[in-house]
Amino acid sequence: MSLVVGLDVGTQSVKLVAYDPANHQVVATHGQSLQLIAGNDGSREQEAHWWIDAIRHCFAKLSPAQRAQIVAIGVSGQQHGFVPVDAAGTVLAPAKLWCDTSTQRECDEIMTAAGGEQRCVELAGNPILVGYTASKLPWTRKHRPDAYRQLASIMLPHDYVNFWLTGERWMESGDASGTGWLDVRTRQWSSTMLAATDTQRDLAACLPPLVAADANFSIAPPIADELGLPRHVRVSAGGGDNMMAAIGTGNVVPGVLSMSLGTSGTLFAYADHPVVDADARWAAFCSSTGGWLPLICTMNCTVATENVARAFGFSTRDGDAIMADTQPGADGLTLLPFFNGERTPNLPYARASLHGVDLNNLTRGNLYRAAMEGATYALRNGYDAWCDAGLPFNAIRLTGGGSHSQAWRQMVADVFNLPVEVPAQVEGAAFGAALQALWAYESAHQSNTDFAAIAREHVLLDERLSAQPNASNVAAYEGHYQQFQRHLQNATVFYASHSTERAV
Ligand SMILES: Nc1ncnc2c1ncn2[C@@H]1O[C@H](COP(=O)(O)OP(=O)(O)O)[C@@H](O)[C@H]1O
Ligand SMILES: O=C(CO)[C@@H](O)[C@H](O)COP(=O)(O)O
Repeated sequence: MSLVVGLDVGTQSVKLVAYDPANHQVVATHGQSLQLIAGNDGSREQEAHWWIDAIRHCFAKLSPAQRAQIVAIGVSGQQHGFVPVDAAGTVLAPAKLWCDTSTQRECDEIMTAAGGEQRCVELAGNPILVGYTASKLPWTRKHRPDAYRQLASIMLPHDYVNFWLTGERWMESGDASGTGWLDVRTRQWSSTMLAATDTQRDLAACLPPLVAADANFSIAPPIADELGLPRHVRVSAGGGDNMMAAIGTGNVVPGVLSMSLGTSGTLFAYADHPVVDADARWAAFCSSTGGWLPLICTMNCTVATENVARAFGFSTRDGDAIMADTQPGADGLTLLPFFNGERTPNLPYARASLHGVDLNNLTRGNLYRAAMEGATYALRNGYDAWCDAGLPFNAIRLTGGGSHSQAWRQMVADVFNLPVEVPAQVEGAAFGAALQALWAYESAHQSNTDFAAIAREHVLLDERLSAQPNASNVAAYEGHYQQFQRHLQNATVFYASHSTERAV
């Protein structure tokens, strides 16, 4: 038996999935939680070595016999993180993450230097939004001058893990498109965007070479020995966690819509051509399978449910029971869940706000429901832009931690008025990474390996977890969603007048 392994370096944990493709069986899943360094300025950082330590722990939980059967590894990672590395391969500072909102000033500076937001979209397909990698570079120049001076390579989280595994530096287009520097139409760096980010040095020299999606590399012998793996293990190109979750949910052909309910909330759909919006209402990313992956990302998804659960001292795993007696609309409560600013809608300086409190509705069940509804409405708000642009879908494939909740699965079906399907492998990003590893491994051993065929064969749905829209809930949510939209419009006006400093 041969095993392929998918690793997902998420925001809250590292997950490992060991998959036996011949028998269509996941033989092991292990996880190790991660800490977060959070600052009042909106900064969100992690130490890169925490990811490596967590990966070591995950491999150690596999039996020696399982480790001996591994033939390929694929790495998925939270997107956009900035890992500054020196010429010797040493990490120079904590990684600023996708959810770090402390760099809006630097986003504005880059866009001004490039000729404005519209010009950025023309050059690269995307504006420079807070959270994307680009603004973290000038922030580092200002706030961590020593790290900036010694900087030799810019890596994304999954690139750094690949570098540790193989000793080689590379990037692939899926995650690279989340830097803000890649022209997603041509899959080449935009020299204008790079120059607008830094006039003092040639950033292109700091970016590892771009490789094709089916590239694969040898594991470094000392790392294979340390982890107890065969020295012939191959490491695939890897990708951003949403790109990998696209694979893990079978989203490798046009027409499928996936949603991930993790720390972030995301919606994405494979396309065989670049899907750029002139008004930048969505992220125009590449996929990690050679195509494109238009994506909507909210920064506050399980951030919202976690925050409320923590305040009331329960676990989100018990959330369904706690909200069991509540109704769609949370008895009039509406939560705008922008706890640390937001990217979609673009409100980097926002904070969360609660509306509609009366003398009776302020219960933990209603508040938890309002958090889940607010997180879901924020995604629906992004989805509406796709519908306006004529990109309709007829089902949603759900993944990420929130998909464990039956209440949330039903809420998604009702708020979007679409059937919800859940893949049997709920760790969509880690499983997708394992399938990419399988693809790369098979490509190296036989010709004409068809990725769509791999997804068709290995991505199975768990019918027991499906949810169908319920007509009366759909109507109730529609009215409440319109209420959410009105509060959102007011928040947009409010934060537009507080655009240069954090509103309190
Ligand atoms: N049964 C559940 N109900 C609601 N939320 C859940 C449940 N199980 C897990 N979660 C949420 O899933 C989140 C983790 O999701 P995950 O996709 O692993 O995140 P990330 O990839 O961002 O680290 C946690 O915030 C947790 O609250
Ligand atoms: O910024 C984005 C996508 O553009 C996020 O989706 C990150 O990729 C983090 O993902 P999770 O840790 O929530 O899975």
